[in-house]
Amino acid sequence: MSGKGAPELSVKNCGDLRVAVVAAQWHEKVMNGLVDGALRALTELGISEPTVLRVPGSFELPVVAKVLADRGYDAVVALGVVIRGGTPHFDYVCQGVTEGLTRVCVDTGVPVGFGVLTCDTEEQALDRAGLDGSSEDKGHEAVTAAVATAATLRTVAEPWRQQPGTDA
Ligand SMILES: Nc1c(NC[C@H](O)[C@H](O)[C@H](O)CO)[nH]c(=O)[nH]c1=O
Ligand SMILES: CC(=O)[C@@H](O)COP(=O)(O)O
Repeated sequence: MSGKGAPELSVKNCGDLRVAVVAAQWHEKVMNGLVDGALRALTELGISEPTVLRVPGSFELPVVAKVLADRGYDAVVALGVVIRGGTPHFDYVCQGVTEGLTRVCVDTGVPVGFGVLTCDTEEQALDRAGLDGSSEDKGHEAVTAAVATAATLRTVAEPWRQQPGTDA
């Protein structure tokens, strides 16, 4: 139990969850770090056969996430890297992918891990890619968040899966 009787957020016993990763192609070095971090998290969580798909760019992430959610996956993880250029295009790509992925998770009830970096420079992106020397591992973080949310939702769908010691 943690704080005022609330159940703990748990990622225990998640190996049977069906998880899919959809990853954009832009900015290969950063993307390789995000995908590796995501796969590392999936292995740590005992999710043995994740589905991993690629799309051209981050703007294409929502449509594949929607289809995966509709196909019955328990969680979807979207990975991308958007780096500002010389025009407002950055803003529209970021807006489109963010609003699109938000619509997917809210409309379908399937958690979508937001592993899309929106950076002003490549250096900022590399620092969040889980590479040697990176400060953060946003791919690993996105998987963990999506799987933990799926695990939480499963307790609602199947109340007998409540954490031991919590009220039903
Ligand atoms: N500039 C970046 C893009 N742009 C491409 C779009 O995501 C999309 O594929 C295109 O507009 C065709 O529909 N994508 C990224 O992932 N990262 C970028 O920095
Ligand atoms: C995020 C983008 O689409 C960006 O990389 C494109 O660069 P530009 O705005 O110079 O066309």
